[in-house]
Formats: sequence, structure tokens, C-alpha cells
Amino acid sequence: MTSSSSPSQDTKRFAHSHPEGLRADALMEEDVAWSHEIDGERDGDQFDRSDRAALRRVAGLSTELEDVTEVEYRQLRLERVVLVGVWTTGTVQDAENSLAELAALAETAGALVLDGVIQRRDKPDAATYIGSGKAEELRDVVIETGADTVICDGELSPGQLIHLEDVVKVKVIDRTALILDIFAQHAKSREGKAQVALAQMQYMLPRLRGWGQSLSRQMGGGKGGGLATRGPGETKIETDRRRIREKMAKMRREIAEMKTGREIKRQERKRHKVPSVAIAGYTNAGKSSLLNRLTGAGVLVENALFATLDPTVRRAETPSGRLYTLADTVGFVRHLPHHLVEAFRSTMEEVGESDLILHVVDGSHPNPEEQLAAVREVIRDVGATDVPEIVVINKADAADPLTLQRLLRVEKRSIAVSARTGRNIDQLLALIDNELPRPSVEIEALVPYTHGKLVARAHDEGDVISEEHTPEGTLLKVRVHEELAAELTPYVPAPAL
Ligand SMILES: Nc1nc2c(ncn2[C@@H]2O[C@H](COP(=O)(O)OP(=O)(O)OP(=O)(O)O)[C@@H](O)[C@H]2O)c(=O)[nH]1
Ligand SMILES: [Mg+2]
Repeated sequence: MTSSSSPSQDTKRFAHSHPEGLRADALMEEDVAWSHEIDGERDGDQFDRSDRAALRRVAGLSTELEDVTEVEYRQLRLERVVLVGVWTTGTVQDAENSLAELAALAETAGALVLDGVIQRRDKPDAATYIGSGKAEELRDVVIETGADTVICDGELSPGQLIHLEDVVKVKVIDRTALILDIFAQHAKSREGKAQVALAQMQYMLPRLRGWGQSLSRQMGGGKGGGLATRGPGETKIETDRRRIREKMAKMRREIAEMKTGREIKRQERKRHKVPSVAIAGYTNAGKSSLLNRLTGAGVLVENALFATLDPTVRRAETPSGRLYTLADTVGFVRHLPHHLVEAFRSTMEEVGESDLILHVVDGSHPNPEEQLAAVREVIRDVGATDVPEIVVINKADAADPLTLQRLLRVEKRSIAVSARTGRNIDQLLALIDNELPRPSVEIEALVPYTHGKLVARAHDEGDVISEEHTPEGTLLKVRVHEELAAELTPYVPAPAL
């Protein structure tokens, strides 16, 4: 069973001195002030019975699923939130970073973070995630701050969500739902939107009951719950489930078709042997900023997590004049909801098929190593392990020089840059030039002036060693890929006698 609401030295809490609520920016700072709350201060006794009785659900926040079509468009409509995390392993700093990241995610979704608590436990409580005693305390925090939503820093079972909602009496969502919501807000392309909608439905399916009934139901204790308590709503839920499944099947077919289109484009690029570079990295590391810096492309840059959800591919040129493609990708985050890893596999596949990965990491983050590791895990997942990688330590302008030194020492192929100030960008461009695969065939050809296009392609796609304008045409000595070599072969001058 769970602990009673005994004094909670083990519950840590964000200082809530900011009347307007904590800003994620402030939370992300390393020196976030934490306060050990004095126990008596929020044991709930300071609230009258009448105040407690007055607690009710804020209007307009019902998550009741009225129509199955809402699934695609529903937004969590987060507003005033309290965060809660369970700290099971690692240091207190790790736990705090995790909650700070959750705060940043919540802000990205448009919520105002009022407070955050961490519960020290061996493992999350099976019934209420934090334990029933702590859930009562959490309820007091909710009342005190006037929050309308609690966000848990993990993926909760449908039962945990229901039971916790029963105690705290406001909507409870988990990290997965939060990330799904952000993804839904940000996806732009038809494919991106479809993938997110599919992931949302997948997430919703086992939770329909919870979402629909949690607050209208007052079940006793942690015993019942789940399937044991089927009620009159069952038929509607079953119908809803079936309709959702049908929609999901349809959506999967549509996504498969869209994927074919993208595949064709990728094949096209491959056929032209244009080397491809993928920019990957943790969310908010500065991937889009780097793409802008490297190509001058106008890609959306925002101080928000997951600003980029659709892959953007740009053309770029190395200092030596070779063309390559540079692809921006969706940011990674720890505990990326499982459904989303699946849904976004297509984006990741692009990373796996690239010739070079620019792995961007935020050098000014409190724990860049952890971000590197999290991203590498996903890279491994999609089988992109044999693609060469350059670690681009970004935000060097804002980073601690010692951290930079440490990262540069540990990471073999790495460079510290600033997408903002342009520091070391030239060196990075040169590094990319070095790492890109070299065309393999050396050939000399005399290209007639009527075939100027071939000369241009030799410059774009190959390494021009020498070029001479003769009366008969352009005499080229180049290193090119096989396909272009074949096209140049007719113009190879006959060997001199
Ligand atoms: N100080 C500093 N800030 C930077 C630098 N590069 C990017 N930023 C900031 O970091 C934030 C995130 O930048 P983005 O380029 O959107 O990051 P991203 O990795 O594409 O993020 P997502 O697409 O959301 O995953 C923005 O506020 C940028 O202005 C840098 O070199 N120095
Ligand atoms: Mg981006």
C-alpha cells in the first residue's frame, strides 16, 4: 500500500515566489532555487471545509469525448498547471532537470507553470503514481495555486490517471499526452499532421474510458478501476473504439501513400548522387538556427521545444563548390512517446540514409552529455549507426568554456560553434566538405560548348581538378560519380598518337 500523508521531507518543490507563475526560462537555469517546504505549511488544514467544498471543476475544461471526431482536433487546452515527477534514480539534479524540461514542454504547449513537485520513491505507485498520501498533498498544492491541470513527468497507465484525478479533482495528463499535444500544434505538412493524429488516436484508444469518466465517477480506493467497473457507458465506448480503429486504419493507408511520394523524391536525390547531410539533435539545440546559418535558408527558429516537426531539406554548397543537401529534422526528447517514435520513423529514416549526421547539441545546457546519449539511442533505433557523425556543440557563445572543453575532449569528431554569432561556422563548413563522400571516377573530357549543362553539373556534383577553354569546347579534368562519368565518356578525347 501507499504511504499516508506523513511529513514530506522527500517531496521537493519549486519555489513559487513568482506571482505570475514560473517561466520555463527561469526553470531551465541551473541555479533554480528550490525550497524545502515546511510541512505544516501545506497540510491542507489552513483551508476551511467550505473552501474544500467549493472545489469544483473549472468550466470549459471537460475532456469528455463528445464525438469521436474530436480526437483529431482536441487540444488539451492547458492553462494553469502544476507539475509532478517521481524521482526514482539518479541525482537530485537529474530529477530537477527532468522537471525543468517538463516545464519547458508545458510552456511550449501554452501552459502557465505554477508549481512543481518531485516525489522520492523506489518506483511509481501502481495506483496513483505518487502514492495516495502524496496525492492528497498534491491536491492541496492544486487548491493553493488555483491550478486546473496536473502534468505528470512520465507515461501513466489509464488506471493511474483515473485514480490520481479522483484525488486531485482536476485534469491529470502525462508527459506523453503533453508531447502529443505539442506535436499536434506544430505539425505542418499533411503527412506530419496525419502521423500525429494517428499517434494521438493510438494513445487515446486504451484511455477513452479514463478521459470520459474520470471526474464524473467516484470510485472507492484503488481496488476497482479498469475493466472491472464497466457501466452503462460501455456500449458507446465500444462504438467509439471501433470507429477510432477504422479511422486509424484509413490513416495508416494514407500515410503509406504519402510515404511513397517522399520515397520517390529521396530516390531522385540519391540517383543524382547529391550527398546528403542530416542535422539531428535534441529539441531546442539550435538545429534550425544552424541550418539557417549554413544555408541562409529562412527556416522557423523559435525558443520553443519542437518548433520543427516537418523535415526541411535545403541545398547547400561546400567551400570547394560541391553541392549537397542539408536536412533539418524534428528534435529528439527523452522519453519520446513510443507511438511517436513509430510515427516519426520516416523522418528518422532520412537520418539513417544520409551520408553524414551533424549531431547538434546545446553546449549551454546543464547536461549536454545526457542529450547526446538520448539522441544516439534513437539513432541506434533506426539503424543509422554506420553514418559518420560530427558533433556540433552549439551555443558556444552562451556555454561554459569548461563544458565546451570537456565535450571537445570526449567527442572525437566535434566542433564548438555558435549559430547565433557565426563563430566557427567556416570551420564547420570545411569539416563537412572533408567528411562528405568523394566522387570516385577521375575523367578527362572535352565538352562541346553546346553541352554547357554537363560542365555545370561537373562543378556541382564533382570535383573539378582543371578546366580549360579550347576552340573545340571545355577541357575538363574532374572527379565525378559513376553516372556523370558515363555521360561524359562520349567526350573523352581519343588518346593522342
Ligand atoms: N545563445 C545562443 N542561442 C542559440 C544559438 N543557436 C540557437 N539558439 C537559440 O536556441 C533556440 C532554439 O533554436 P532552434 O534553432 O529553433 O532549435 P531547434 O533545435 O531547431 O529546435 P526544435 O526544432 O524546436 O527541436 C532559439 O531561441 C535560438 O535563438 C546559439 O548559437 N547561441
Ligand atoms: Mg527546429
